[in-house]
Amino acid sequence: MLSFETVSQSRCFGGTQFVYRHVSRETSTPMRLAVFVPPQAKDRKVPVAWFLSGLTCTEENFTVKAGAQRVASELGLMLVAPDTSPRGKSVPDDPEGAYDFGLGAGFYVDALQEPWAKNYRMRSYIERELPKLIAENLPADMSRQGITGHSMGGHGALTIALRNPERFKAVSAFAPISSPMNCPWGEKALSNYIGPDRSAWRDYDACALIEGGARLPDLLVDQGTADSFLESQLKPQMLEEACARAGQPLTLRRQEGYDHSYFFIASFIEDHLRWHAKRLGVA
Ligand SMILES: N[C@@H](CCC(=O)N[C@@H](CS)C(=O)NCC(=O)O)C(=O)O
Repeated sequence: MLSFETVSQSRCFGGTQFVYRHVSRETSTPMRLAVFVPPQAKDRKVPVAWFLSGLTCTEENFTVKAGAQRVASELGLMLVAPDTSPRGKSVPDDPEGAYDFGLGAGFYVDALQEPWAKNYRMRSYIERELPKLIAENLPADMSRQGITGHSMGGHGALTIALRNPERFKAVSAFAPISSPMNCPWGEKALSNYIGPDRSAWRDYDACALIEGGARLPDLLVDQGTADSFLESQLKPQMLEEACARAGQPLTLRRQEGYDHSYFFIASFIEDHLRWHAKRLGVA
């Protein structure tokens, strides 16, 4: 059995905040992830809330900035925050070192193009490899999982859930990239990782998946109105229109004056965790 190596562990709200490292078969690299194990896990397996982070992030940003542990401890939720890309000297990066592609910008896809295809396998990492490792190594009730994320990670949460509706009982997002096929961040990532055939991009676009018939019981999305990426990259109206056309239930909350930062996430993470807990059968 492959196992996690503990990088650090700290007592937090009666539970424990861990950082783990393990060797990933999918990315062919060591990977780090942060896991908060709530106090309830002493007695029983606990439901799991995944948080997928955005561009430039590691497992650390959410863990140290969102302030999610207090509510997760109260609700008995395990929080899993993976890294956003493979890393290491042998892993190719954006040729110009740009922040929006390559390291810190895996976009939760399985790359098909060289030189990315060997390591950039974040879709299979999150969909297959990591859940298996979590189930084997931690007191997690894998029959009760929810997923959320921010920006690129919001796109990741929505698309992974839409492709795997049986796995997730609760889905939400903070300022997600609504349609990577229709914004500069997404077009750059998908053309490089997947290639020029835009029909192959649809699996990685929440709006296209909904248009193609994918459905979830409901969705919660928060979006700050003072987010500097709102018009150019995130385009929540595209998700709103796709959901309305398809009859996909969506609660989209435009949060007045909030920007794209973790101050926005910290302000609404409690609402999201309570949304998840309710759907994961937490009393
Ligand atoms: N201002 C950033 C743009 C990237 C960005 O805003 N990243 C968001 C996710 S898309 C984030 O969470 N950044 C890390 C943080 O705020 O801790 C940069 O130019 O590096």
